[in-house]
Order: sequence, then structure tokens, then C-alpha cells
Amino acid sequence: MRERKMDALQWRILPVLTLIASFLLFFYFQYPSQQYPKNCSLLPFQHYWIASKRIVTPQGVISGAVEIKDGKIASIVKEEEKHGKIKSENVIDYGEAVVMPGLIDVHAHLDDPGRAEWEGFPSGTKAAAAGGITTLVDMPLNSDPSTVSRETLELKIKAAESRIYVDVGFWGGLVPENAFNASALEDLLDAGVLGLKSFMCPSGINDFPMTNASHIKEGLSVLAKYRRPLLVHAEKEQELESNLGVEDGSNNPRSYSTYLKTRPPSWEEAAIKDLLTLTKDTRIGGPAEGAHLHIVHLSDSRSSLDLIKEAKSGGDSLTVETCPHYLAFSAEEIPDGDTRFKCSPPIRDAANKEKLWEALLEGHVDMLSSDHSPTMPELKLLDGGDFLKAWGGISSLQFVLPVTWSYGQKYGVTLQQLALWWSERPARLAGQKLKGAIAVGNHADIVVWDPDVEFDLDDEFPMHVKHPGISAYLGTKLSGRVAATFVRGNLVFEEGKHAPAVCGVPILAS
Ligand SMILES: NC(=O)N[C@H]1NC(=O)NC1=O
Ligand SMILES: [Zn+2]
Ligand SMILES: [Zn+2]
Repeated sequence: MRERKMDALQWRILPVLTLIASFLLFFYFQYPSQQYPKNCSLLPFQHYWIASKRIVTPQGVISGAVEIKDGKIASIVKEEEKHGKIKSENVIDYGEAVVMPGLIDVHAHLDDPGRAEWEGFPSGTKAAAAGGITTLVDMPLNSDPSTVSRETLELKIKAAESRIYVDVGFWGGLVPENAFNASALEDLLDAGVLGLKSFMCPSGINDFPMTNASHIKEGLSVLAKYRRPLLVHAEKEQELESNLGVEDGSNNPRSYSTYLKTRPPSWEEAAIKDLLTLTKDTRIGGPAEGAHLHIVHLSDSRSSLDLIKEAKSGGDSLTVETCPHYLAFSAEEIPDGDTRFKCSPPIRDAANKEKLWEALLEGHVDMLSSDHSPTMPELKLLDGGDFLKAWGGISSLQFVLPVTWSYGQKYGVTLQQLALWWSERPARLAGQKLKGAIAVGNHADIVVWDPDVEFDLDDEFPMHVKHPGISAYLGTKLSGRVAATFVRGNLVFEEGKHAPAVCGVPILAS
């Protein structure tokens, strides 16, 4: 009886085994092993099609397929033209899922080399890949040393090589030490930084001192020749209300409102006023024509934004970004002692947030970035909850896409707007002509995601940043799950799994 059962089982298993073996043989001959160059793609082929009913292109959302060959987009075929144009065995059909250009995050602090215990290239770029970000531009500070010279850039590149899951470019630092030394700045630019970044207030990092308007003017004149941008953290210290240092009940350091009072909108406004005296020179025919100024992480959507609008309409070469945390949270909701929300400039009130959304939707704010700036949990002082002493910086890298989408629902955000804010305009800022859009000839940097799939961002959710516990989004419910991420045609992340090897490359300007 038992033997008969075994026999029957064998008869059922044998054909299945034969089928599997022939399937494997077929794949072996179809895609020989040299086509798995570095094991950094979860796909066995280099020439294939991604099909979907929702492909986001600069011309609109279409149904069809994107042909990918040797890492580039070879053609885009509309549904009605598909017949006979694509090889059906090499099609990955994502159905209703959205196929969009990969996100380009122009503002991330990966803290490597020197402070890799804060984040580091491997975990940071793994989180990026899991979040649909295909290119990051790393900030010049929080690593040790800061990226302020050719030598320190070379250390960055060395730290990044063979350790990055997505492509990574680098901003160089404009600091007092190099600002009046044109040849030092040229050396840094020749070595490949995509542009420069400076602070108008203390940066929190000793070897990255702040610059004033004269330093910035010098920087802009060198950058004009290279046609690369200067990014500025625009806050300038102003005198504060006189009772702020007093620790009475109204100035409790565990209360977010205390912190908010230490960095009022007038700081952003003062910095921006200074900057706009310089950006006039970037107008066509001006002495710094070719230079471009980019204001990072704008928080104040009132007077600061009015100044920016006016300068733009006058022809200044000026752009501005804001970050998801300014669009998702408001000061009133931040619980006492919850220093995960501490950043600078600070998250302001709900009315400010509404105006910031309005500015983004109307095109006055050009793009989004994460300003992912993590640290060791100890430095967030989560136990004591002292907002005045905790490290300022939000950890968000893996979730910027679902956050923008989820919080943007109320404002009717479209897929095309997401692609504009997160890919197309950031690519232009970073000088990446082959990235930022699903267009023929571009790098096949693509995110596939399901806008309707909801998930709870709790302790169970697989997070790839080094310190998931300090993320401000932990505990929220989001919609928009990343299904797959392609970097230059390599499937680097799919269904929760990363490719076994890295295939990101350092991006250097030339
Ligand atoms: N040093 C550094 O990363 N600072 C960043 N953190 C933050 O909240 N704003 C910043 O500019
Ligand atoms: Zn900053
Ligand atoms: Zn920053």
C-alpha cells in the first residue's frame, strides 16, 4: 500500500522535475552566464521590455512598454503599436503598477567616510534602492573630512566605489577656507563635484564653517565658468526674543514650540535677502551669467517665498527645493520630547504647510529632496527629549516617494508632478542630461510602484537605513509601495529583495 503510494508520487514528481530541468537548460542557452556581469541585477537579461498600463513620460502617462537595451531606454512603444515590435519572452508586465523615472535625491547626507556609523554608503544606497531612488547626490558635510578639496573628494569616491547600490554624485563644500582661492575651487570642480554647497549659519559640523555674502559672491563667479550650481542652506542668525534663554514653563526644552522660537522665519528671510543681492548677477548679460543658485530645504512659505518669486520673475537663475517633512508635518502636532522631528530650518505651523503645498503646486517651489540627515540614536537624545540639544536632521530616505504621494492626495498630486519634482528638475540641477525622464536614449533608471497599496510603517517593516528607529515617519500609514527599482537597466531591488552585488557608480562632472 505504502509502496504504491510512493510509486504514484514518483510518477507525479518526475514530469515536474523534467520540466524544471528543461526550463533551466533553456535559460542557460538563451542567456549565457557572461550576461550576469556583476550579479548586480536580479534579471538574467540585458535586452527586455517593461510593460505597464501607466508609464509616466514627459509627454504624458501612456499604456505600453519601455524597451531597455544595455542599460539605456531604446524605445517606448504605445499599447496600440506593441504588436510585432516586442519579443514576448523578454517582457516584464507590471500591469496597473506605475512605471516612473527613478527618483533623484539631490540632498542626502550619507556621512561616509568618517561617520559611517551615522549612515554610510551601503545602507544609505540600499534604502534608496528600496525607495525607488536611483540617483543620490551626497552633501559635502557630516562625513569626516568634509568634501572641500580635490583630495577630500577623492576620499569620498574611494569610500563609495564598489559600495553603492544606486548611482551617487557629490556636491563640494564652499567654505571660508577655499572661497577666496579660485584655483582651489577650480581644482575641486575639475575633480568632478556636480556643484558647491554652503551654509549661511553654523552647520553643526566644526570643519564646515559658514560663509557670508562675500564668500558666496566669489563662489558664484567661479561656478559661472563651469555652469554648475551653488546650493545654499539659507538661514542667517538674527537676534531672538530676549526671554528665550530662560527655562521657565514657557521655554521647556522638551516642547517643540521652544525650539521653533529659536529659528524663526526671519532667519530664512534674512539669508535669502542677502542671497538675492548676488543672484541679480546671474541674469543674462550679468557678471555671473552661467552661475545658478539653489536654495535648499525652504521651510518658510511666507515672506521668504515672496522674495524668491520676485527674484525669479526678474530673471535671476534661481531654484528652490523643499522636503517631504515640511509638507507632511506641522509644528502643532509634534509631541513633547519627540526629537525625531528636529531639523533646521524647523517644521513650522499648519498654515505655513498649506502655503508650501500651494507654492509647490503652482511651480514656485521647483523640486523636492529628502535632506536625509541621520545620526547615532544617542545623539537624537530620544530619552531626554531635549529639542535644543538633540541632533537636527530627519531620517526619511526610503520613504520619500510614498510620503509625497500619501500626503499629496489631499492636494490632487498627479504622477506627472511627482516625476517633475523628484526626477526631471533634480536631474537638471545636477547636470544629468541622461537621467530624470523616461525618454529614448536616457539611462534606464526606473521605479515601478503601486500607488494604491497601503502599508503601516512599523517596527516590522523592512527598513534599510542604519538607524530605522530615528525615522520621523515610523508609526505612520502610507500608500505607494515600491515594487521594483532599475538602475541603468539593472534590476537592483524587487519585492523586498536587493541584488546580491552592487552596481551603482560614482557620478563625476566632466
Ligand atoms: N549638518 C546637517 O546635516 N544639517 C542638516 N540637518 C538639518 O536638519 N538641516 C540641515 O541642514
Ligand atoms: Zn541644510
Ligand atoms: Zn542637509
